[in-house]
Amino acid sequence: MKTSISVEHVTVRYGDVVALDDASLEVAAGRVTGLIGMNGSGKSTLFKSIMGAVRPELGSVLIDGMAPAAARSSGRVAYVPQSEDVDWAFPISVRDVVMMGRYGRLGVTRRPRAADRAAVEQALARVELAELGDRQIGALSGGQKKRAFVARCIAQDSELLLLDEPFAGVDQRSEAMIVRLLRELAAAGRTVLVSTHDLHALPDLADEAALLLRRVLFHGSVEEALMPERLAHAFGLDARDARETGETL
Ligand SMILES: Nc1ncnc2c1ncn2[C@@H]1O[C@H](COP(=O)(O)OP(=O)(O)OP(=O)(O)O)[C@@H](O)[C@H]1O
Repeated sequence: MKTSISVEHVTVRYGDVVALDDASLEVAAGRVTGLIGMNGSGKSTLFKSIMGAVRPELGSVLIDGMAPAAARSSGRVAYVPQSEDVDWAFPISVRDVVMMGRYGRLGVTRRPRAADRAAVEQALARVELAELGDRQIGALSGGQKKRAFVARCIAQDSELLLLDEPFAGVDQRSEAMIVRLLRELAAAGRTVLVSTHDLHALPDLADEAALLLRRVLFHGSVEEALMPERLAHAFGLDARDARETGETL
């Protein structure tokens, strides 16, 4: 199987806090991989390492053999941020957010061409937001906001998609739509890495799962990842609590 992201023995520290400690993960193309871990387990830091936004103190990250910054500037990496990391008051329309996915392709004039506009309209249609394209991004529901960012990824047409907690504050219909789109993108050969607390969504969403607690404790089938003993270890619970966590999350 083709490996798309290779995280090798990565350690990231913020001052005294060790966010990742010798984390290693191989993420395959053509599959959806779920990244599971409790608050503060290092999921966002792992994404930032893959995007080249934080530099590991030790270890390395390669994307199709390229350094993260180079992969990102070549447009290979699309990212759906956590909602907290977005300035929803920014005066930008939904359509223009999706057009941002095309920026890497626009020439020096930065002027969208017909093909860029068509890609944006197609992406909006795929997430069923065609009618809301003119709306300010902050004037959407939680689920619609996420769908707008997924549309930005679709418009970007990148090999690699990273989604940080795409289901937080999202209605069921939007969640089901995002799951379906991610599976379609993986089936078309894209690499999809999704962090989520939503263990219930995992069997439908992901082909495989990795459990993170500063390092990758387990990476394999979703079924095995959801075994109570494994969840207990990752979430710092005893196995019975972990079973309940799996049932209630
Ligand atoms: N900029 C920062 N400065 C200092 N510490 C940080 C910084 N960013 C993250 N941390 C710390 O690093 C650890 C890992 O954080 P990270 O955001 O990667 O976890 P996470 O798994 O994404 O958490 P959550 O599920 O709550 O989003 C946490 O202890 C966090 O407090």
